[in-house]
Amino acid sequence: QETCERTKVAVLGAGVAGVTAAKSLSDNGIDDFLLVEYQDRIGGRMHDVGFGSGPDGYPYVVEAGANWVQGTVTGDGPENPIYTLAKKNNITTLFTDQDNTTYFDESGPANYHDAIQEFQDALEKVTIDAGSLLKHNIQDRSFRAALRLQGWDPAKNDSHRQAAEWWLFDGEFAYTPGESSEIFTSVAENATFDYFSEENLFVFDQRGFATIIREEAAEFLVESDSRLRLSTQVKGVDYRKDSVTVHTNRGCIDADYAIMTFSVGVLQKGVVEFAPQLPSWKEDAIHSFELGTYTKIFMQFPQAFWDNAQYLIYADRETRGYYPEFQPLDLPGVLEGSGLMVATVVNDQSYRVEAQSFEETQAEVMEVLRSMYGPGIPDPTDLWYKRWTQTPWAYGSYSNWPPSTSLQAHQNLRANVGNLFFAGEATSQEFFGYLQGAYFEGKHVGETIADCLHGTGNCTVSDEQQKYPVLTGVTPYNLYNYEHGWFVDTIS
Ligand SMILES: Cc1cc2nc3c(=O)[nH]c(=O)nc-3n(C[C@H](O)[C@H](O)[C@H](O)COP(=O)(O)OP(=O)(O)OC[C@H]3O[C@@H](n4cnc5c(N)ncnc54)[C@H](O)[C@@H]3O)c2cc1C
Repeated sequence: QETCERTKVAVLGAGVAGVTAAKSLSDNGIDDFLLVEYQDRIGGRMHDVGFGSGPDGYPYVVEAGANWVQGTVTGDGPENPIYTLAKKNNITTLFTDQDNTTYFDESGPANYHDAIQEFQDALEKVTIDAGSLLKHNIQDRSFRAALRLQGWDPAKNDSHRQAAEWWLFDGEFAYTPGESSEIFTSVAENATFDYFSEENLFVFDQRGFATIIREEAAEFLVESDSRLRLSTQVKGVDYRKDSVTVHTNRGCIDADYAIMTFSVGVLQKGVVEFAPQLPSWKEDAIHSFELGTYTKIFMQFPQAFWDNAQYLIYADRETRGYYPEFQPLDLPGVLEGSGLMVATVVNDQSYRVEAQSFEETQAEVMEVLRSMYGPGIPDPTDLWYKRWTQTPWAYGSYSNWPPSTSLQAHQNLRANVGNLFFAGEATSQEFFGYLQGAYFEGKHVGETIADCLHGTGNCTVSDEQQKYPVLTGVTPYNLYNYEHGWFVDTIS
């Protein structure tokens, strides 16, 4: 019989949710915890990396993972906690201006601004319709169906409209409208961009965006803190009513509670063996939500050859989503003189691109860029991207709700099993996919467990999170409440 190390709370994963959970334990007087992390760093899907070479010979720091503060604050209104942390750490950002865009197709510069406007109008109408479905307890449907109902139904070969749709939808949610929920995509959009603000801030800080979470960790961890267990892989979790045992490649941990923050992709791949097997309502929930992929292809060119625009959007005649978005980083006031540019693909194109070599991808990207800027532009001196679909600690980028799901189905993703709790961007009802989702969920679960540890009485029973072993398809409007993880009033 193996002797396990003892702690009160095992926090599994040191991304935004895990670090925030541990910090809220610490803030609430619980210092006996272990923070267990697969990688040799904290931050998770906040992932700054060195790329290319700068004037002093050192690489630039670029963001392979989260890159924007999405939603800031309006007036004296509620402030996005990620924005609060970005301000606290003086993170360098560029105000994203989607109007500062140049449009292209296979024959060079093109004008499809009308298509963009048309799609924006349709989006607005869908959001209103979604609110009405939710309030009247009506079955969810696909975002595609909702768009058609509002008169947006571009032909497959209408590459301009397809590009407009890709840019404003797939480029944000990493799935097509057909693969996304009308109600909950609208909720995510509303929560982040109406409740906080429409502002997006693009981070290009040379300390890396994850500075914000490293600094959060530094507030409760001392240097070389023995409670932080980097390079430690969780292989199994045994859960019970009153305790949890975590099995890692470096031994086991007995804890009163554990907080699981791994991505939905990691949970779906069966990397962690649960004992007993997870109940079917939990298994169903894990497999019912999707993890989208957003792939950023970083390139360094000998010099900038592009328009001084924040975005260059390309409409491919044949394939929707084929290298549709380019973001120059070498712009006045940004990484000037760097020659850096990012191309983005998502979803099916991510799987395709991530499965091929950098050389193959470079040949494809350059063919597109030459159709935009002519044959004379140079090849990049460097090209790199992170293969999110193949990354064993993530298996994708951020989560998405498929059509015809319900708040109850999602509540099952959040709900605890015995003393094993779940938190992360995907468990957030309103801010799933975003950093603030991971933050809110981590903070909430840390506070809940601190309460349990301080409390008298049988906390695991009295504080058990709601779950729905039987799903009826629609969640009554009155259940959109705090107990169901509906923290802020985002339905107007
Ligand atoms: C390419 C990309 C672009 C994005 N863009 C944005 C953006 O612009 N704005 C925004 O708000 N959000 C963005 N996101 C989403 C945002 O990054 C996530 O929502 C957030 O970082 C998730 O935090 P988390 O703590 O829930 O999960 P994670 O960051 O995944 O944390 C989980 C941790 O668990 C660890 N782990 C996994 N498996 C194991 C194991 N077996 N054993 C031990 N540890 C394990 C992981 O290494 C990781 O550190 C983006 C994400 C990606 C990938």
